[in-house]
Amino acid sequence: MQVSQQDFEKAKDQLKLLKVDPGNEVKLKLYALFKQATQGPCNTPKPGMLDFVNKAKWDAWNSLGSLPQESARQQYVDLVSSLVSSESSSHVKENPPDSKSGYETIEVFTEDNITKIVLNRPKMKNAISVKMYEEIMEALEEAAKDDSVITVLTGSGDYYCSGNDLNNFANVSAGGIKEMADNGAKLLKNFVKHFIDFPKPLIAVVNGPAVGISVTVLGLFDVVYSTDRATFHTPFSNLGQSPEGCSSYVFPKIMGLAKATEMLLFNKKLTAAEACSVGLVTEVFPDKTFQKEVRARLKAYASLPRNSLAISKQLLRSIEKEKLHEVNSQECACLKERWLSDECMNAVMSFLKKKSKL
Ligand SMILES: CCCCCCCCCCC/C=C/C(=O)SCCNC(=O)CCNC(=O)[C@H](O)C(C)(C)COP(=O)(O)OP(=O)(O)OC[C@H]1O[C@@H](n2cnc3c(N)ncnc32)[C@H](O)[C@@H]1OP(=O)(O)O
Repeated sequence: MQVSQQDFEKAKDQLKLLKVDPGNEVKLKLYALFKQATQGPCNTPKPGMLDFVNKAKWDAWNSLGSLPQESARQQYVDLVSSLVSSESSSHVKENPPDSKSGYETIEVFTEDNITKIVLNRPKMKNAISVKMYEEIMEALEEAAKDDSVITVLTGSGDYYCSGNDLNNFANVSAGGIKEMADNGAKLLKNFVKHFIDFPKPLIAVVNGPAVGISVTVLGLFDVVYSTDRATFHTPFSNLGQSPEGCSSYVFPKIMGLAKATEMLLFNKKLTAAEACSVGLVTEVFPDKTFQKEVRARLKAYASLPRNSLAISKQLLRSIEKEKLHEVNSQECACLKERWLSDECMNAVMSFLKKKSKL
């Protein structure tokens, strides 16, 4: 049976209502099918090498060859329909109704004087999208003001966090790559500022592997508990980037210059035991008993007097604050330049290309 124009228009509208980002690969496929359905085979000039987003789109459309418009329409409608049904069946798991404040990418609970912020994009290994950066900042602001005594950050699923969502670099704004780099640097500076200034004890419960910015900001936490299954990886050079999260200052202070260099320049991935021995992690627990043992610790800490803890944290941290803000500014300025470099663009393009099998 032929798909009608009405079905096609309906699929277009349904797509706009999806709450979960279907990922780069699917978005490229949808783009290609839409173009093929509405304009026929790709006949526009191929974009330049550095215009990697438009080039990926062009490649996707071009790969459909001479697929008839009617078949493209049918495939577009089928793909949207499968996305809609998979979202409605996974919706309960991804965003349960008792989630505190209707966040999309995180969940926030307060119980027993503990505010727990859970990174909640398990299918993407909790990669931090722009939306997630914004929601984490909002949740930290709320946690700073609420009645809780301590705040906890953890991940859902098998990963703690896979760092910056590299798709953040795929959506180049109308202002182009330079504007994206400016906006990215502002976002990053503000994100890290929230950790530097957080007024209550902040505890990371590292439930699995951690990558990139989720590792660097650990130096700004007060306590870091980790499962023995976790690893700690900051592959900045592999990505043509440079350290952030104040790690260029805090890591050498914690672990000494040589160990920091192995991590931040040479991409050395640490086991949980190694991260503990260099002082990045406070204590490691067997994966089997991790949640139970950590819960008991957190409950005990959260029963201590709130103001005393906050004041003591201030005393421990205030001497360094100004320096940390300065380091944060410098790191972001440096990254802004890195994001415009061929080294970085090629590395990100290579990751996104591998994802998109089109
Ligand atoms: C407005 C301006 C916007 C700019 C915003 C800038 C914001 C500031 C940036 C701050 C600087 C931060 C730096 C970093 O964090 S560097 C580290 C970046 N992270 C990575 O390089 C990790 C990339 N991912 C991987 O290497 C692997 O996915 C991983 C080892 C983490 C897991 O491998 P595994 O084989 O177990 O699982 P999959 O690869 O199959 O993963 C499942 C799906 O999730 C996708 N995924 C995972 N991590 C990321 C990521 N970081 N970015 C994008 N996508 C990610 C993965 O591709 C799979 O997707 P598909 O199922 O669609 O294939």
